[in-house]
Amino acid sequence: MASAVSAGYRGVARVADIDLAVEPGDFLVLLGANGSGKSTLMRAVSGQISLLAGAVRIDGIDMASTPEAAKRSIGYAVEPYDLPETLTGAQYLDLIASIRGCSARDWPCDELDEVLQFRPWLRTTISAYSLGTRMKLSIMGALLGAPKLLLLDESLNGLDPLMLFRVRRIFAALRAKGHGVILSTHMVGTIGADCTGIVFLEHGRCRHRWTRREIDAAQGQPGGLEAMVIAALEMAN
Ligand SMILES: Nc1ncnc2c1ncn2[C@@H]1O[C@H](COP(=O)(O)OP(=O)(O)OP(=O)(O)O)[C@@H](O)[C@H]1O
Repeated sequence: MASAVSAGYRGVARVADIDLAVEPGDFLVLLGANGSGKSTLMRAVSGQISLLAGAVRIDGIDMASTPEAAKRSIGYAVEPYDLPETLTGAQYLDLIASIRGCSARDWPCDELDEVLQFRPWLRTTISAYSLGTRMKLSIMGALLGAPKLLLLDESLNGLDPLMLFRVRRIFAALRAKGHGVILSTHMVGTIGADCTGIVFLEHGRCRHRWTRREIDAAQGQPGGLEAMVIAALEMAN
């Protein structure tokens, strides 16, 4: 879906020569330190910034030539502090729904605001939200209209264990129906044992990638997935 992508700001590349493949049902993780280019790559894949090189195709549709059509298949959970501070949660969901052309409650599971214990916050301005509350809203917005590809930019780091479990269960149900998920994170602990690939970014380049087979093999080893990733990070430093 992303081939040899380079992207950045004001003509300066901040990610370069990145390939990403997401098949139906995949859960791809972009792992990297702060400033490694995860958000920039997410913005490039979602068509928010233009590519300096390469191509992005979403569900077979080319982002550069037909961005409107390509974006219809994407649900983008923005970074929590990129949410519009002056809107309430309800207004934000209305805004996303109007862009998507769906209802503000058109989630892939019933009563998502109740499931995520978000209802008390619907009428409150986003500026007053905690990190976890912002993440819930960001995820709820991304899930509107059940898009084929979910892009989650650091969207799980601030959720408490129960909410994290519930969100992961929703993603698993979507993946079982053929939706794809890309999660960016700088926290190895949020990766999740059910991911199907990991791309490790360093200074805007792909430093290493792990396949589904390697991830599955690591689960049976002492320390599991986390030990495998940490060993690679140690080698990189
Ligand atoms: N809007 C912008 N204009 C110019 N440079 C930017 C902009 N956003 C990010 N950058 C630069 O691009 C590089 C990659 O930043 P990016 O936000 O993509 O990294 P990240 O891996 O998402 O970091 P973090 O984990 O801290 O969110 C950094 O050098 C950053 O300073």
